[in-house]
Amino acid sequence: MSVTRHVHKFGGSSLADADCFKRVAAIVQEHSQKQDLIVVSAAGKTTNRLLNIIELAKQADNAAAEALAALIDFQSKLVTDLLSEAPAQLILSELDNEHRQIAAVLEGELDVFNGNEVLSFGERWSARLLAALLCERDCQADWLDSRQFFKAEYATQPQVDAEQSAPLLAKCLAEKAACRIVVTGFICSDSQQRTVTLGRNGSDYSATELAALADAVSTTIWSDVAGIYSADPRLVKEAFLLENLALSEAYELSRIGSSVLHARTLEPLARSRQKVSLRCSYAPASGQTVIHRKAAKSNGAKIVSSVDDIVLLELSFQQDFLNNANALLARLGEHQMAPITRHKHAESASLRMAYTPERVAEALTIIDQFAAEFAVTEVAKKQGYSLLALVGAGVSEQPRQCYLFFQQLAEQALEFIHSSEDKLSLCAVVRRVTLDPLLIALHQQLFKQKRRLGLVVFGKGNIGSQWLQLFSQQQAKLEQQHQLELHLAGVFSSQAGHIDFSGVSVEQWSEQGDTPLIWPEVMDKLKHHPYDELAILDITASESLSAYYAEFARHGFHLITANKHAGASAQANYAALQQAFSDHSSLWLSNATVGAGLPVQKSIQDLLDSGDQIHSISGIFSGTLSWLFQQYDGSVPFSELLNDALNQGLTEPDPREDLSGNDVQRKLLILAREAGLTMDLQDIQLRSLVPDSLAQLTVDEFLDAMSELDEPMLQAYKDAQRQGKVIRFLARVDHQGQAEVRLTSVSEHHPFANLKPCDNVFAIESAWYKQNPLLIQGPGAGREVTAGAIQADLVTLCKYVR
Ligand SMILES: NC(=O)C1=CN([C@@H]2O[C@H](COP(=O)(O)OP(=O)(O)OC[C@H]3O[C@@H](n4cnc5c(N)ncnc54)[C@H](O)[C@@H]3O)[C@@H](O)[C@H]2O)C=CC1
Ligand SMILES: N[C@@H](CC=O)C(=O)O
Repeated sequence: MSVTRHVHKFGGSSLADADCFKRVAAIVQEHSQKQDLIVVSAAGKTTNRLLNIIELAKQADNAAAEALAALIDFQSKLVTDLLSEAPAQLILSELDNEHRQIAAVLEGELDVFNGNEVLSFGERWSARLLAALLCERDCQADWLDSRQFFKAEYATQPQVDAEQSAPLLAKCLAEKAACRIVVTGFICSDSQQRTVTLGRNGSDYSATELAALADAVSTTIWSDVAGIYSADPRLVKEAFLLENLALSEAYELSRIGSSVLHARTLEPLARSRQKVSLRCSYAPASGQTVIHRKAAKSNGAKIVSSVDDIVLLELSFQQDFLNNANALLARLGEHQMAPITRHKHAESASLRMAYTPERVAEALTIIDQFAAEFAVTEVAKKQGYSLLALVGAGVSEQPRQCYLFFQQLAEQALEFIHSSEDKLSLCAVVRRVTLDPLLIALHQQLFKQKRRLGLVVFGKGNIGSQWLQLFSQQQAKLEQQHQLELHLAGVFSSQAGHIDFSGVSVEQWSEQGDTPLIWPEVMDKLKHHPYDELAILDITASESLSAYYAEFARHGFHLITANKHAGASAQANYAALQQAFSDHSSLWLSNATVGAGLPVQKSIQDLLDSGDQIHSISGIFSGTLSWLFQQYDGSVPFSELLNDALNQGLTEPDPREDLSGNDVQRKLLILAREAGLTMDLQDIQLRSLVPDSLAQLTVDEFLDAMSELDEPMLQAYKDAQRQGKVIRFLARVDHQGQAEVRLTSVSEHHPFANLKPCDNVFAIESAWYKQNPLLIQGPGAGREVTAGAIQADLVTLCKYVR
């Protein structure tokens, strides 16, 4: 059986002292599961101290031995502060041996490999101590030296050889007990079993690489910050935490020199299923940023970033400027030395490239190597520049954001502005300035504006018109609560409607602007909407409209639907739609499809999320049929009651959808899928109340002929009455997918027998609600409650969009 693992990584600052270790142990206990992998760095400044010791060892005096003794004291104190007598003694005696071992290495000939061997103790001490501390807290744990499986050859930035490392890791994990395993970060071994460190920013990289090798579903990097902010919160106090960021955007942020995350850390994500979360170990409740692999929405800037110190390399070319400049840029890219941003000046045949000071020397070496091939005649290095950037998918296509960016830079000594080819960033290089005021002003300009959500409504019948009224009453409150602008951007009936992006209110909306509904034209307009986000509200019963959902998802639109067709469509289509909305970070909300406003889907989801197991779901799922059978006592013809239900807006547009059980069958399928079952409509047995003679008629013909229902209904009623029972239209599905929908007689005392007319009742039997099922009961159809359910979905969407 495969194991679902998560990786958690704690850096040195999270393990700086005994209190930090205790905090980390508590996080591991609360936030990880058995068999998760916990990657650790060396505690506090241990790596720097070991590097210093290695340097001191090159001198003849006693300084290295003294520094080493002090470090061993620090580690011993951690052990005695954290562990009880017996386990502490065990580790202290190991530390004693290691002290002698390191001293012996330092006295010998020091090369890069035995230097690395010395460095590796930092991570090994942390891993061993944290595993022991977890065991003391009754959280079974073991530790693992990553040199046993991480294979990499020595280089400035060693790359883990995944092909060699994966089977070694599998073997190591198979040999361990099923418990949390604390793994050393940062260290590997080469083909000769010598120690190699993963170099600059290697610790976070070792965590995501480990997750890729172990096929873990997530990596959480715990550090001293809660995640990625809209700007550096030390410089911009209004900066806010981004809860989600697409991998492409995170990668762009690291590429342009942000220190919050390194490109290397993200590299394993492209070849694994993990998502990465950044969280604060000092304040786990302060939020997090999740970096996911879904397509980024082209909403423009999410982050204002800056690099204080930038060096410009200015290259002149002898001939064929554009081709040579492009070829050289491509070559630099192949060597992972592409500039942060650049500017080609065709008239002067010069190429200007921006680098951080640490990378300039390496870039120059490569440029030197290819100078002759690409006819580079001159290379000038110019210091004293800064970089300001906006990062976010589609930023260079957002006129307002571009305008604000240019406006802020108007007063600066601007060298050049460049938009990355993939439109993920807009970078400006300016003569070096104090960046803080610029950043603050730009951040304020960009993000003070409220986000704008456009709403396009399909279906203004019974429920749609009620919702429009409700929306009009609630709009101001909703905007105020969620700090958003809501715009009614389109209203359509089955034949006609129009789109208007100018901000017309519900009251001002007029059918005068309506034109026939032509889908390609509507879709084309919607694709070019001016809002931050767009939501479609499907308040129809149209199957053909539901066929456009995949396209809505593809364009990143959100969807709120009362229409049940897609939720009850073929399993493959349903799963593909779920995936499409998830891939485009869009919400598909369908609270109104079952039980109108009753919180049925939410309750099922909450039970499952909390660890319950659902055994069955049953009840009365049709407001129309509930109303009909609660009222029906044989005194009034059944068809007369049906007519009343129709006039009250309880029934489906075609009441046979209710009577046939089709509508209930769809609702049962939607709930079964919510509960995790994979099934289709035809898996649900259905006994229709509509005789064949009425099934083929048009709606109007049916309404004229529905008295045909009267006799069989009276018969069913009397049969039940003779046994002291009543008739109810019930639905039921169990955890094995056995499902049926039909008219049944139940005892007069059964909970389903005594409802208020129109009430739905949902009985959920589960591992926790076994003897006494969880009952959700209340009006399950009708204009107000259904419009309210759609509004509740809009509130959920507003929270998300905000
Ligand atoms: N009536 C109720 O209590 C509840 C209804 N629902 C669902 O709400 C939906 C709407 O129900 P009602 O408002 O009662 O129906 P309705 O028939 O009164 O209204 C639906 C409207 O949608 C329009 N329409 C059809 N195809 C369209 C298209 N392609 N584009 C634009 N408009 C289109 C129709 O012309 C009609 O005006 C249905 O799917 C129903 O199952 C859900 C829960 C409760
Ligand atoms: N006709 C349906 C309306 C809601 O889906 C019902 O009565 O339940």
